[in-house]
Amino acid sequence: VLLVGCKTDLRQDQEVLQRLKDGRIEPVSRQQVGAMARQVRAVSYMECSARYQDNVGNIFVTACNAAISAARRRQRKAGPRRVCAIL
Ligand SMILES: Nc1nc2c(ncn2[C@@H]2O[C@H](COP(=O)(O)OP(=O)(O)OP(=O)(O)O)[C@@H](O)[C@H]2O)c(=O)[nH]1
Repeated sequence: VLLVGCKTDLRQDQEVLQRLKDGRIEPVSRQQVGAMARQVRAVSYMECSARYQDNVGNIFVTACNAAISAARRRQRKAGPRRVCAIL
């Protein structure tokens, strides 16, 4: 699992921040994110803003690397593959 926080541009959006404040809500904190990441056993937590194309590419690269590493670990656990040898 790769935990991704979206719409990070809204952290700086005064209108949104005011609306949250009015509702006595705060943006998700690093601490909350850390707890959630541990709970879902995420390999990492990353944030992005699709609107501003901020960090989106990195997230795809990290997700692909994590998937490849997991597949390799599974393969190693399963042991060497039995294949036919053509003599
Ligand atoms: N501020 C901000 N708004 C975003 C961002 N990404 C998406 N939105 C807005 O969020 C709304 C939903 O965006 P979508 O791309 O339709 O989200 P989705 O969940 O993929 O929706 P579906 O395609 O219907 O599954 C739209 O109003 C977007 O403009 C972002 O990074 N920042």
